[in-house]
Amino acid sequence: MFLTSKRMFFHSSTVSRYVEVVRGLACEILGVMAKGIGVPPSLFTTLLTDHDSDSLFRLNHYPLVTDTSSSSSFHHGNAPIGFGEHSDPQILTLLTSNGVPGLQILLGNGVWVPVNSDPKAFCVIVGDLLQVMTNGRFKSVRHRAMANTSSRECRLSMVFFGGPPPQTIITCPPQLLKPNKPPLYKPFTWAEYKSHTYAHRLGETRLDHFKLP
Ligand SMILES: O=C(O)CCC(=O)C(=O)O
Ligand SMILES: [Fe+2]
Repeated sequence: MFLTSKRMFFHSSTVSRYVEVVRGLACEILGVMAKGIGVPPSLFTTLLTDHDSDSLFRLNHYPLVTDTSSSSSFHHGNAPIGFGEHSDPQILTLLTSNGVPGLQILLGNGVWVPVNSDPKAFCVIVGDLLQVMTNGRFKSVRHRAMANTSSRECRLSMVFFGGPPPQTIITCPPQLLKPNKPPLYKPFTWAEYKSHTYAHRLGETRLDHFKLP
C-alpha cells in the first residue's frame, strides 16, 4: 500500500492487514537488533506480538503551507514546523511517507538532518522504551517534521509505533548489565510511562524522569 495524496481512501481491512505486515517487519528488525547485542530476540518481539500489545498506527497529513509568516505557525529559524521535536515513547517506530520531504532527525552534535523521503522505504526509529531495555545501547532519536512549504502536493506519513502491553515492566535484562555498566533507569510499566508522557509537553526529554542517579 503506497500513499498518494490524490487517493486518500483507506479501507479498514487494508489498514489492519498493513499494520500486521508492518508489525512483522518491526519484529524482524527487533530480532536482528537483539541478536546484535546478544539477547534473545523474543525479549522484544513478544511485546509486539502479544495480544495486548499497545501498538499504534498514525496517519499524519501536512497540507501545503503557503503563509510562512512567523505569526501563523511554529518556527525554527525561517522554517515553519509541522510536527514538533520529540522522541517516540514506544519500542520501535516504522515510518513511511508519500515521498514529500519533511522528516528530520537530530544528531548528537545538535545538527538537524533531513531524512530521505523515498516512498518505498521505511524509516526505522528507536523509541524510548528500547533505549531503557538496552540500557542506552540503542538511543531513541529526536526527530521532527517540517511544514510542507515547497511541494505542490500535501505530505502524508504513515507511522507504526510498536508498543508493549500496558502492564509490561520496562527494565534492562541482566545480560546487558555489568559492574561497570549499572542500570541507567529505574523500572516502570508502559502504562506509567504513557501517563507521564501525556502529562508533559511533546518536546520534553521524558526519560530523564526515570533516570537513576
Ligand atoms: O510525519 C513525520 O515524518 C513524523 C511524524 C512523527 O514523528 C510521529 O508521528 O511521531
Ligand atoms: Fe515521532
